[in-house]
Amino acid sequence: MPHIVVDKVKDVKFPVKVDEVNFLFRADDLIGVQTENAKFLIKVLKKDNGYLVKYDKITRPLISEIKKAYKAFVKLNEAKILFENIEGIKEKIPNKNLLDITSDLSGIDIVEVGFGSGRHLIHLAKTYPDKIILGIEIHKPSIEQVLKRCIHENIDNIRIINHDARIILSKIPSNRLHSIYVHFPVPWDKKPHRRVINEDFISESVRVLQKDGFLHLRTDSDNYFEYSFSEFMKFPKVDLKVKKNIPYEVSSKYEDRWKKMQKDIYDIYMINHEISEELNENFDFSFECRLENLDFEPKIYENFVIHIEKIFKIDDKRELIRATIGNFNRPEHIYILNQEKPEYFKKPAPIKENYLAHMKLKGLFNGCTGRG
Ligand SMILES: C[S@@+](CC[C@H](N)C(=O)[O-])C[C@H]1O[C@@H](n2cnc3c(N)ncnc32)[C@H](O)[C@@H]1O
Repeated sequence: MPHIVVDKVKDVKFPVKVDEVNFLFRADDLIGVQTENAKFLIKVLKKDNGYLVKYDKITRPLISEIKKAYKAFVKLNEAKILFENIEGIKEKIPNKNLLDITSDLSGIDIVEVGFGSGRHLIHLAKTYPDKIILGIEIHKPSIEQVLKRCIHENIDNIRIINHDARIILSKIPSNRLHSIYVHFPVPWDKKPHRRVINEDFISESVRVLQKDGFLHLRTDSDNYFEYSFSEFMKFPKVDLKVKKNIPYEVSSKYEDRWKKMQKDIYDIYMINHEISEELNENFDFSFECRLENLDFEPKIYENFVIHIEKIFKIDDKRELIRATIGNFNRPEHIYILNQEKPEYFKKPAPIKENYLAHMKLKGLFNGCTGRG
């Protein structure tokens, strides 16, 4: 984990701005940071030999933003770096192609889920220069590598989101996509609930694909092939094509590895013939009143969960709440800045289960009740 150790931390008054970095507040050992491209938390921990400064995993932005924050933190505290395990704090990674969960996804034509080294994503961008390709990936180093390639190779029709693909699809308008690619997904044989392909994902894929658009799954796992095939078969009106050991236009790093091991490779094409209803969901994630009487008991409802995990004090009027909310199988970690009019420091994705959890949260801990 990239971190630094500094010799001293001064008693500063927040908020304070250093270069392009805003330090918003301090909540116990967490500091709220805002840069031009990201809002996140860093942690400052007292150690024998100084202060360890590291990033918070839940709100972690790209390494370039963390580096900016570390650099500004050092300057703010007029500190000396005793140790660092990141090279050149000055390095800048261009990220104009990087979107986030709140971005408008109505212009996307093609989606690739879990692009890894990005060979196929870049192949798509070059094959379809007039289409906008969205790569969705949870592994940050892969993202940084592909963003760099986009710059070096002058590719401007790739967009990237660092998030769980199962959540992002539900943000894409209906009947929009030409195709969706899921190549060599992690089989998760011991944790099947983590698989990308599942009933919800297929249902969302059918909704976002144009009529005659397709989803292409390519896998080396017999298990994953059989499991996915049976999931696709649950849908009454999809057209499925299956192929085995047919060479593909481009071979990914994983595919090269499996071919050397002489593994079988399976393709499933799911072709959509339906026209789906348009999405009509305008979720409002605002709060009207401070949240009061919070408790740490996990609450499980039919479609979602709410678990307040920890509360960090900022000052007499404000606190930072860390919680997990949303879909039972893929809940999201969020932070809420609890104050007179609370706001999310890390917003949940705008999907139904998160919205239901948000509304329930407001109802359960409504600080306005009883104020007349
Ligand atoms: C086995 S690798 C395959 C990478 C690439 N498609 C290839 O063929 O070389 C699976 C990739 O999917 C990503 N991944 C796993 N679960 C994901 C999810 N829920 N959403 C987005 N990406 C995911 C992983 O980080 C990893 O890069």
